[in-house]
Amino acid sequence: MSRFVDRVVIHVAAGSGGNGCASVHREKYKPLGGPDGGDGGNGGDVVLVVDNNVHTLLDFHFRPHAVADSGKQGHGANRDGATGEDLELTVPDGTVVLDANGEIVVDLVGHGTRFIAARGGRGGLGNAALASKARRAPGFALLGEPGETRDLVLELRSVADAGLLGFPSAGKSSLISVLSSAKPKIADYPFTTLVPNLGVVTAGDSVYTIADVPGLIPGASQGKGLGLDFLRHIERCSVLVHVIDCATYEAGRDPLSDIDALEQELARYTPALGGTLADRPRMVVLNKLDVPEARELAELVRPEIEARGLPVFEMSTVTRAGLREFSFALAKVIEEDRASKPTPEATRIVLRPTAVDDSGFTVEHDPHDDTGFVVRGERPDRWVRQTDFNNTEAVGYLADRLARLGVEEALAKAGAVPGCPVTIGGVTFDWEPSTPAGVAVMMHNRGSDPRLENNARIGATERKAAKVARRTPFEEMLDEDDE
Ligand SMILES: Nc1nc2c(ncn2[C@@H]2O[C@H](COP(=O)(O)OP(=O)(O)OP(=O)(O)O)[C@@H](O)[C@H]2O)c(=O)[nH]1
Ligand SMILES: [Mg+2]
Repeated sequence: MSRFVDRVVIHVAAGSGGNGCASVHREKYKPLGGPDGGDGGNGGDVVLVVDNNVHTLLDFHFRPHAVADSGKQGHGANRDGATGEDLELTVPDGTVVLDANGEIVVDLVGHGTRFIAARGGRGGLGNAALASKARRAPGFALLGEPGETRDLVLELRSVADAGLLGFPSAGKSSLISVLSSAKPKIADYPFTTLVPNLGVVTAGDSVYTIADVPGLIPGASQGKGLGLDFLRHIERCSVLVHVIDCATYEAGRDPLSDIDALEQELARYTPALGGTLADRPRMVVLNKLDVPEARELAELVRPEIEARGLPVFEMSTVTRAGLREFSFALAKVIEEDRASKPTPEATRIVLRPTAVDDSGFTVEHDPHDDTGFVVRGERPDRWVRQTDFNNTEAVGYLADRLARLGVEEALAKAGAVPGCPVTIGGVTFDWEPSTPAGVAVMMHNRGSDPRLENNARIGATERKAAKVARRTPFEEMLDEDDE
């Protein structure tokens, strides 16, 4: 038996960004060629893509770990590192993505719909990109950021217009097999169908899909039989069809009590996609009417079912009597439902919602340390991740960035004193303010090379003239790039 897997837990890890490169251009007779370290490449994303040719989540069951390529590091001579390739994972239409807490992250419907499950880390800037007028020869580069990692649950909720419900052996699979070209397993023992079957039905100009789910028995909501798990496959159905076995010899079963029992189980099911199953239009198929006793029973109960407002269809999947009438009636209800809903977009491109505003930060007292402070914010966190703490220049650059954002000022206002521990992005520093609080932050000449500025005995005007004369394309570039 082919295995059908409709719920898996996957672990996705996007690629990390490559580190930027710190390098100085070398050329004969040009000892100070300027910084030429390239940027690191961005890490690849892990992307889920809906593919109509994929029908189960089985692959993920065997390979639950998905890791995208990392970006390569930058090199000298302004060569940027290669970008890590995105990893595309194909999923069936109707895959619902949930986070580790069971909250729905996104519902993937429509061939080609894409969802970035984990975003690749950004590559670090090389020292060429970090150069500015005030910092002409940075002796450091930024680190690439780690890629996102997430645990996600994928659940398949089949996309079908109509769902067939009924007791085991009522003839649901038989019905789908005569309505469509689907060839499900049919047998006279209960729970023949263990996994939902989908079929495509053509009735006149109308084309719709129909899902046959495992048999439902009283107590399914408490886990009896196959339980209610598979009902997720009818959550999207706009019509629910009760398939009733009128030829059963089982004690205590008759069409009316069967309908009641099925309705009771449906009422106990809470669709994860929201809404309820109660408001879906219902139809009743009285099946196996080729059996004479079944026909008599059907005649008997038909008025009562109709009195409940349910349309009744008499059927025999063996002789195919009643088949055409039912398939056209079902088409009519489905078409009406489609007309009442906004036309679904064929392909929706779903992207992960990004943070609305990443510019802010907060300063709080450290709950674990009376004298300490914690700074939280998207940008400060990122800057810390990008910093190579073995490089004092890189640490100085971080301090400048934080000061410019106003972190120093905010710390001073919050009562931080020099030397107190400050935690940002999981790293704790001894706070050494580089500026007195409240004073506008000036750019520091970090990363400047003393030889570039050895101009002590030259006056300002001479210096300017000399500079214009010496102007190289490299410096022009820096001027444009100035922060
Ligand atoms: N006489 C008669 N037998 C039928 C008819 N439809 C189905 N059957 C028989 O009923 C039995 C069960 O049919 P299935 O289609 O497997 O029933 P099911 O509802 O899918 O059953 P589960 O998958 O176990 O829930 C089979 O032996 C079929 O041949 C019918 O119209 N007339
Ligand atoms: Mg079946």
